[in-house]
Amino acid sequence: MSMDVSQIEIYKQQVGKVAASLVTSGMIVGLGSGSTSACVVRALGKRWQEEGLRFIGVPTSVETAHLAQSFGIELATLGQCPELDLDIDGADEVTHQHYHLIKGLGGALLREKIVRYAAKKFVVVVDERKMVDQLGDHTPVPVEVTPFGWEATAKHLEKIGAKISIRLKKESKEFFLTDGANMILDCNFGLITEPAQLEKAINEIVGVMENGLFVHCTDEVLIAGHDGIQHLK
Ligand SMILES: O=C[C@H](O)[C@H](O)[C@H](O)COP(=O)(O)O
Repeated sequence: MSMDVSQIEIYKQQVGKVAASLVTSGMIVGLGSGSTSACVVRALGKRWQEEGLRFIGVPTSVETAHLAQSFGIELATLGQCPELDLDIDGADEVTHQHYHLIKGLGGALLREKIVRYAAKKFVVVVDERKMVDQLGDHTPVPVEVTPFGWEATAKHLEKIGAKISIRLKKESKEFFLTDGANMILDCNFGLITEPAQLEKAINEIVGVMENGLFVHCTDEVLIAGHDGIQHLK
C-alpha cells in the first residue's frame, strides 16, 4: 500500500497519542523501539511534562532510553522492575486474525521480546500498512544471531527454508550490530502458514539468540489509518 510519507507520520503521531493515553500514574511500562514507538514516547513525554503523569519506563533499546530521558521520564531495568503492567511497541507486520507479529526491522527484537514477556499486557501500535492476512507478506523474519560462527548458523537457517540477507549498516558495508552486539540475518520464508512452529524451529538452531516472530502474545492493536484509530482487543 503506497502512502504519502507525511500522512504516515501523522498516523504515527495519532496512534502514539492514543497509546500514551492508556498509561496511568504509578504504572511500570515497557517502551518499545522504532519510529511508531518513538511517537508513543514523545506523547508520554508531553504528558509527563504538562500533566505531571508519573510512571516508570523500561526501554527496549538504547535509542528509546535516550529519547525517554530527554523528557525526564524515569527509567528502570528489568532487574529493578521485573514485572510490567503494560508494554507498548510497534511492529512490521500484524495479522488480522490472532494479531501475530513480525518485529525487528529496527534491530531491537531480542530486548523487545524479553520486555514483552515480562509484561501483563501488550499493546501494539501500527499504521494500516502493517496489517496483513499472513506473516511474510512484505517483511522478512529478522533473526538475531551471535557473530561467532554466524556462517554456520546461516546454513542451518537455510536448511529450514530461509533465504538470507545479512543486515548491514545503512551508511557502510559493515555488519549491523544490535544493542547486544549481535548480528541480524533477515530471513525470507515466503508466506508463513505456521508461525508458532517456525518461531520454535528458528530458536532451536544453535547460534540463534531470538527471532522476530511474536506469536499469540498480542492483547490489543491500535491501528491508525484513513478511518481514524481502530482499537482491536
Ligand atoms: O526492531 C524494531 C522494532 O521491532 C520496531 O517496533 C518495528 O520495526 C516497527 O518499527 P516502525 O514503527 O519504525 O515501523
